[in-house]
Amino acid sequence: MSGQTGFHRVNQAVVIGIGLIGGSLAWGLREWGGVTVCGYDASPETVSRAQSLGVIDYGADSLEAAVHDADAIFLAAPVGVAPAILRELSRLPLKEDCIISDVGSTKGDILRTAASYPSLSTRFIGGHPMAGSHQSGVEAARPHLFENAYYVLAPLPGTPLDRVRRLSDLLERSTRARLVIMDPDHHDRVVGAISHLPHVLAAALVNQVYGYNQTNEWYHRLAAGGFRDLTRVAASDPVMWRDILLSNREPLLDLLDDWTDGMERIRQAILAGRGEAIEAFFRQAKQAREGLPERKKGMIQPSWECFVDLPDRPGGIGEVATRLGEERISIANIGVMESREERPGALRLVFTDQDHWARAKECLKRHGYSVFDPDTDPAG
Ligand SMILES: NC(=O)c1ccc[n+]([C@@H]2O[C@H](COP(=O)([O-])OP(=O)(O)OC[C@H]3O[C@@H](n4cnc5c(N)ncnc54)[C@H](O)[C@@H]3O)[C@@H](O)[C@H]2O)c1
Ligand SMILES: O=C(O)C(=O)C[C@]1(C(=O)O)C=C[C@@H](O)C=C1
Repeated sequence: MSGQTGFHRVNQAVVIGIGLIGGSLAWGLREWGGVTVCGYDASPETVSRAQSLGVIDYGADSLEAAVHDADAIFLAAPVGVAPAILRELSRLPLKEDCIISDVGSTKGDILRTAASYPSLSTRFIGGHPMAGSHQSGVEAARPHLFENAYYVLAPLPGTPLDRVRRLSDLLERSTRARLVIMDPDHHDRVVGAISHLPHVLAAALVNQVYGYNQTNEWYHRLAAGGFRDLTRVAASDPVMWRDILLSNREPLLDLLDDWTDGMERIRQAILAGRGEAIEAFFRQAKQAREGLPERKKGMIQPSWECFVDLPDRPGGIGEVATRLGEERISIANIGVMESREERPGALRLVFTDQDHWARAKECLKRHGYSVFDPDTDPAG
């Protein structure tokens, strides 16, 4: 996407909660985003440490002082405290164009909370960088933590397009991540399966083995590469994961039911000595694991793009994102084709692969949008 326009430039950002993720984001905003970053944290020692590490430009000792001059505010405290911070923000005077975003691992809850405050509902755009670590705290922060990772943005349906673009531009430059727009509930189901459920399973496995080890220490002594690889994330922060599970309750309950069913199927196969079923179980997993997309730095992705004619009005981008989200189609990038005067308000949508691109075009046409495909329309 293009750079920021002069009038709405983000000069001043605030990061609330300067731990692993907030610290990494703050550092990138300073280093690559050209933004002055103020840090606020519940722990004053963390603010001092962040300043001495060069993660933030300066610290604030109250939320009100921190956000007063901000063009962008990022919530990076645990998911469980984010609603209370939003409530405080809803009562504070903010700059007219100030954007608020977050980095929380769940999106449905926080967007519903933001939507309930009229003063926040058109400024809040949910965010979630899909990179992290089992470590916590500002000492573990790195400016390049999110490089080449996906970074999900989840706007509310009424969010003005200009605000989403401004945030997306800033984050793309500051994190070098790959920005995607996604429906919040879709995000929570997908991330529940690939992040939240695996954290539960890793912790359960470690706890199970810990129980055996209480009476026989050979369990821990013999724990080798497989056990360690599989359970690295069990060393993650318990408070953060408590909050995530409570915030993504419904999808996780469904996922745990599916997990229990899957375990029962493999249990039955072992019980009945059905070798071919056990082999098929591992064969499918091997193929799927080897087929996971690679995450190489600097990898050039093919561009699957199309354009949608759209009046530039509040809510337009949210409607498109919602239509696509309803059909589980993710947008990899979004922008406005300002130079194509014959098509005012055309949205440029980029998808990660051919399947999402083809389904998106079909979905948008079905909902009455005029879709233009540069590969098949020579006028472009
Ligand atoms: N750790 C990961 O891998 C990862 C990845 C992506 C997103 N996230 C999300 O990022 C957020 C932060 O996670 P983290 O790993 O950086 O945690 P962290 O523990 O490293 O940092 C959290 C920081 O928030 C501060 N804090 C707590 N309550 C606060 C409050 N009321 N006001 C201000 N500051 C407060 C803490 O003092 C701490 O410095 C969470 O919402 C998490 O879901 C984490
Ligand atoms: O790498 C890790 O340790 C992580 O747990 C990172 C991880 C993940 O599950 O992949 C954890 C939580 C997030 O919200 C996003 C990323």
